[in-house]
Amino acid sequence: MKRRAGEREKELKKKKLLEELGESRLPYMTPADADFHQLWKTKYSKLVFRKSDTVPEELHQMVQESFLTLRKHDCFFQDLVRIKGKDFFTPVSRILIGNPGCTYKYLNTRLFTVPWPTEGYEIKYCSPQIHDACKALIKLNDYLHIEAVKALQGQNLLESKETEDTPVIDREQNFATSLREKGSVSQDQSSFCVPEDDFTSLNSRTSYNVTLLNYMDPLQMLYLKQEPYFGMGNMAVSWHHDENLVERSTVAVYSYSCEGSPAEETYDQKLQGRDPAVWHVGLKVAWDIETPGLAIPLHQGDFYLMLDDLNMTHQHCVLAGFSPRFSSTHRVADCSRGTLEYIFGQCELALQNLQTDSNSGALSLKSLETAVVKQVEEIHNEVEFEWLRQFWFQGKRYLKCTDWWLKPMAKLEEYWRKMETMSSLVLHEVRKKEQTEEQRNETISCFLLVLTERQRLRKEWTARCILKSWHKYFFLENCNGMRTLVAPECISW
Ligand SMILES: O=C(O)CCC(=O)C(=O)O
Ligand SMILES: [Fe+2]
Repeated sequence: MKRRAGEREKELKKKKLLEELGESRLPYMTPADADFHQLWKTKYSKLVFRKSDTVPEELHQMVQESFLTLRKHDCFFQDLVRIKGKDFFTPVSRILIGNPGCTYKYLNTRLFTVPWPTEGYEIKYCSPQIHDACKALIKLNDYLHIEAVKALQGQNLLESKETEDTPVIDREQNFATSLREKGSVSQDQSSFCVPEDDFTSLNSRTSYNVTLLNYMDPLQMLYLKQEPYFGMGNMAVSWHHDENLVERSTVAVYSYSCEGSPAEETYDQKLQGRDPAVWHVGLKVAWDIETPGLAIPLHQGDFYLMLDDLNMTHQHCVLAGFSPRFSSTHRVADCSRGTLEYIFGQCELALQNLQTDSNSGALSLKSLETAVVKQVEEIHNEVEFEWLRQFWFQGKRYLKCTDWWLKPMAKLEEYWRKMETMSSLVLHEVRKKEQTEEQRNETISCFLLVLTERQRLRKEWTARCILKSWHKYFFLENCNGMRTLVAPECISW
């Protein structure tokens, strides 16, 4: 409730600002402005940008090929996300690639990783090309991890102090060795020094466990939202903070726009504002209308890093250019409640309250204590709404790349079925007269609370499913997985 009130307040503030702005717009800067670098240095210093020529050519080739492969295999999908109780399709199409069993939740949508090749895991890919694509992205991930470490060091953004008793040279070697052991650093990237006790902090904030890939072809979009505060033009992704990340972790973004000839040459630099043909990342300080915004052009193969708390203090958006564009956004997802290992653990915990009579085979509950019932029913909701419905709502999209999730999902469904039995057993048990009136009332009221929430969420998911099938009715999918609006009469039955 508190969160809802906070969100409402923010919404009102936003509405008021837009009303006050009317036709006018807040100022923002691009590299064409004299004070652009000064503004960047003073107000956006934790945004680090690297031009494509700093990245090894073979890595560019590998990664760009992997984008094209994934597009060719129709692996990108628009998500039906839920913002402030309403459902929207994202203009960009996405795919999540990362550690096996890891998920990333954004805007009430849990995405499941297409696993990248990982030692100790047997992963069957639908084709060797998809395997190669995932392999290229883990290579990019390793590269960006090292670049983030270097950038954090360069800005002295490490938390702890140096330890005095370890000679610098030892510490340097330890760090480089531990990175190399992880197979994530090439020789030319390893010549930097970090005190050993900073290693954990550094590593936990730069060890990306997922990359969320984005793709959009602006020509296929009938309508793109206009950037509302600064007049920066077409937006592919609206202003936001990235969510579900480990606190103060870095986000690294590799950008690949399929430009023909350099687009900026046709742009009249005397014109105000950013070049609409070129993709940009837009930045602004959150809840600040004094500091001008920033629009940074992104050309083929450039990358940028959002270091430390930049993602909390600032918001970013993606401004569309004219050509199709991919990006790979590497993140340290907070998966404390988002891994397969976690949810299996939860289910096993819940099922500890179920016992089978060795003679009759009859099922019963071990305990009817309110706290136990509550915990089991909450896990029941968690596995149903955070995992099973999330997964199946996205249809069979994951099968485009791998069948990796099918087995664990079947297992989760089996657990869920047992929990359905457990819910009916609670009702069965409270009908018996073995408990005192007071005990019974306590169990029932707590049970009812979780059950009411289950009912509400089931209704919400049913509505989402209807909306999704409606979308299928009005929109047709083209070969790139992008959907195009068609009049209902164009659909042949
Ligand atoms: O594509 C980009 O440059 C950034 C995309 C982004 O902000 C996101 O996916 O959260
Ligand atoms: Fe973002």
